[in-house]
Amino acid sequence: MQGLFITFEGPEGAGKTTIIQKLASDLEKLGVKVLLTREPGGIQISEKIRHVILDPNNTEMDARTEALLYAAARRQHLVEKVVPALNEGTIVLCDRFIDSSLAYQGYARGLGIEEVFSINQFAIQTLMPDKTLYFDIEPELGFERIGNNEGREVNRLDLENLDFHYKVREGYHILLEKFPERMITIDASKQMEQVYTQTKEIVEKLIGRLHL
Ligand SMILES: Nc1ncnc2c1ncn2[C@@H]1O[C@H](COP(=O)(O)OP(=O)(O)OP(=O)(O)O)[C@@H](O)[C@H]1O
Ligand SMILES: Cc1cn([C@H]2C[C@H](O)[C@@H](COP(=O)(O)O)O2)c(=O)[nH]c1=O
Repeated sequence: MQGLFITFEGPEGAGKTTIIQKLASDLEKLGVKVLLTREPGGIQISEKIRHVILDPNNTEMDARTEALLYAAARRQHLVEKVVPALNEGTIVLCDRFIDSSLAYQGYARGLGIEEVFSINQFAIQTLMPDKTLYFDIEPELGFERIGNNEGREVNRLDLENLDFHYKVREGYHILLEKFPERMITIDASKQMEQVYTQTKEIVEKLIGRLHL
């Protein structure tokens, strides 16, 4: 049986990573076969590309180079990790995917959502997520949360100004209108427990449908 490909998106500090780590662990306890992974990264080659893209010292990186590197990391991660897991019937929970490229590089960087979608089509062929949970948050609140998390490394994208991060959020809102069937919004400004409960309910329903 084919698994389910669920992606988690949102601006910086929305809480995606925290929530999906707990979700993966709780689903595993219920006996669900789960793969928790992330973009850019998830496998050795893509983690190396991540390091290049997110290194705060790489201040000269061209926007198209950035978009192509994300797409390259995505391609390798899909082929090496995501597709084999889906073919084994695994529930794949992925921290960011193509919508990050559309919101960050396509909209906020100004390369164009359609243009960035088109280079990503080369990378992903036809493999889009079954569902995408979008964690919506005001950038200021996201950064306030990040500021409280001392262990988190500061990456090159974090260093963009607040206007850029507002554009990222606006970009996601455009994507919600473009992909209403696939994308669901979660109000990530709420308390962690509430955000978690809502996320878990949605994911359990999706898994339930798969096993009908
Ligand atoms: N609902 C919440 N309320 C308050 N704090 C939260 C909430 N969710 C997560 N946090 C805290 O906010 C910080 C950022 O969370 P997390 O790293 O999960 O966000 P993220 O969406 O993965 O961010 P990024 O994409 O920028 O890495 C963490 O310190 C986490 O404990
Ligand atoms: C996949 C992807 C990511 N980004 C940006 C978004 C974040 O600023 C970083 C990833 O860091 P995180 O702590 O793991 O969230 O990269 C992007 O701009 N485009 C993409 O396709």
